[in-house]
Amino acid sequence: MSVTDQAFVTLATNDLYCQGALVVGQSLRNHRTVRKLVVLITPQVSGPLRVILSRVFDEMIVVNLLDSEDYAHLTFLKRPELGITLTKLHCWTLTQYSKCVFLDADTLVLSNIDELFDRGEFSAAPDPGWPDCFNSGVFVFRPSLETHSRLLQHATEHGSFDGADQGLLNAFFRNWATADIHKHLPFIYNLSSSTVYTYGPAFQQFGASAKVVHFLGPRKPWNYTYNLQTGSVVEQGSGVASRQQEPFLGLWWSVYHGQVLPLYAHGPAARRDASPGPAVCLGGPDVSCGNSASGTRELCVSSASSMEVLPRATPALEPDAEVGETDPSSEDCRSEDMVECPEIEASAGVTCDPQSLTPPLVQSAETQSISPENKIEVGPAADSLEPSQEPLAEVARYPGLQQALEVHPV
Ligand SMILES: O=c1ccn([C@@H]2O[C@H](COP(=O)(O)OP(=O)(O)O[C@H]3O[C@H](CO)[C@@H](O)[C@H](O)[C@H]3O)[C@@H](O)[C@H]2O)c(=O)[nH]1
Ligand SMILES: [Mn+2]
Repeated sequence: MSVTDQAFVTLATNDLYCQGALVVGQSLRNHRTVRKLVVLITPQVSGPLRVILSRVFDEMIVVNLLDSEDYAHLTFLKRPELGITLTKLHCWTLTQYSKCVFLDADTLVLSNIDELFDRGEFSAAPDPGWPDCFNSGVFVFRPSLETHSRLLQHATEHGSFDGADQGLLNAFFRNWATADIHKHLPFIYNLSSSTVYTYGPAFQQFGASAKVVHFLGPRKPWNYTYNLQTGSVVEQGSGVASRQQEPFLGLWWSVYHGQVLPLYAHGPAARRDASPGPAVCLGGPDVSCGNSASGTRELCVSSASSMEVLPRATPALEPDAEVGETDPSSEDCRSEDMVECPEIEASAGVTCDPQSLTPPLVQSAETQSISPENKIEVGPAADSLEPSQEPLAEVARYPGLQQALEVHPV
């Protein structure tokens, strides 16, 4: 029984964060949410990624801070560093929903969390760095244009003590820490993957009940390389991922590899006649190629699965160059087994060359401002997916979690 007036919401301002958003959406579907899935994107997100997002999310809404008619833009023109912050605040404009749960694009849902909709605004979990502040990677809110404009006004008048949304939201909802314990979400709804280091015994005691893991901080799951054979995750440039983080990274990658990458292999984003875009390749030595030196984005996956083999516009890099560098620790890793995220420029506001990425089919998905009319309905994406199920047994069982629990803190 679906609940149509409540939604999970995430945000991606560029193609790289879209990889995370896709995993967030897919992980919610894996655990049979009955709420709608919404992704906020900015104009920098390329056409092909919009097509892929539309296969997971019910609604994709383009928010554009650069629209001259956007009052946020007019107010904040001189505060460019708050751009991404403001983008997150736009979730309050989703007034077609009575209640929403925001999830950062660097989170991974480990079980059904629809019970979060029983909470009121503003509910969030403590930040591991300063527990009297909440972390703004997971929060329950009630869309309201009035709240939205009050938030923007607060930002204009007071700025943000950390220069980003978390500082602003903590200042705005400043009685969160004391007013109502029901608005303190348990930490298991926003488990920082790095917390494993800082309080190992607590993780050992409670880690198995984690419901949402959050890869907060500068290193995101898509910065790692995944070994298909061993299921291990390798940090680019510096060997294996920490043992404590690895199970969660492995879960992220199992969703990404098993369910998100196949979405690239079907439909318009991967049409044979499309202009060069993300291509999913299969097997052979052309692995770990996603290097964008040529200007062409390619997503090359070596896998035993039956993905469509697509022609590539430019030759892939020789595999040994990258694999050798990124995996100094495991000599027995064969390059064919390594998978990386597509190489996409990560900087906010600067993403892929739309000319090379956007196939004609999706060029009509033009950028728009934030008013409700600008919503792009992309349904029935969800309905066209396979019926929700637990497709990855290992995700359901948390295979690595046990291993993590056996690891003692350093
Ligand atoms: O270039 C970017 C950067 C961020 N985001 C979105 O904004 C979120 C927050 O950024 P993130 O890199 O996840 O920040 P964290 O490492 O999680 O850092 C903390 O600090 C941020 C700034 O206050 C908060 O937004 C986070 O919730 C908080 O966990 C992401 O998940 C995305 O949804 C983008 O779409 N593009
Ligand atoms: Mn985050």
